[in-house]
Amino acid sequence: MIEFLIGRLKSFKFAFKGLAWVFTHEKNAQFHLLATVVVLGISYLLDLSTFEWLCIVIAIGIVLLSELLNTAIEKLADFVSQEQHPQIGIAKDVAAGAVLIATLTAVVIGLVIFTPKVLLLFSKIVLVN
Ligand SMILES: Nc1ncnc2c1ncn2[C@@H]1O[C@H](COP(=O)(O)OP(=O)(O)OP(=O)(O)O)[C@@H](O)[C@H]1O
Repeated sequence: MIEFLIGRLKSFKFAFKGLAWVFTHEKNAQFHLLATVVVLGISYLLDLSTFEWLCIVIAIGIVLLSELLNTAIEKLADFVSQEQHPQIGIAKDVAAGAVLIATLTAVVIGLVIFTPKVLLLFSKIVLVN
């Protein structure tokens, strides 16, 4: 049992090491992390419902997940072949496509949740003035 727990702790350590590496080395991941902080801040200010919070957390999760998997595939591809190869190109393009799909999904979720709230906020500001 103790050995199992130590094994799990080590896995967490490696996972955090991977996260720390990606967010200190990869510009795209840093951008997505910044976007995550901004979206969480806006969500807090706009006082979202539980369901809206869940949608935002899932949207953020799929973007960060796809970014991490994309980076892992890029690193493996670069290790397998430094040469130009059509199959490496396809693997990298497909991985980048996954990030694009995740990002577009998150943008749609963000627009659906934030647009009515922002419009309401503006209309209140206009009415007050
Ligand atoms: N070894 C290769 N063989 C064939 N095509 C490649 C190869 N490496 C990269 N490419 C092509 O160039 C594109 C960009 O690859 P690259 O590894 O520079 O990704 P990137 O998105 O610019 O990564 P980064 O996260 O470092 O900015 C790939 O999507 C692929 O189309």
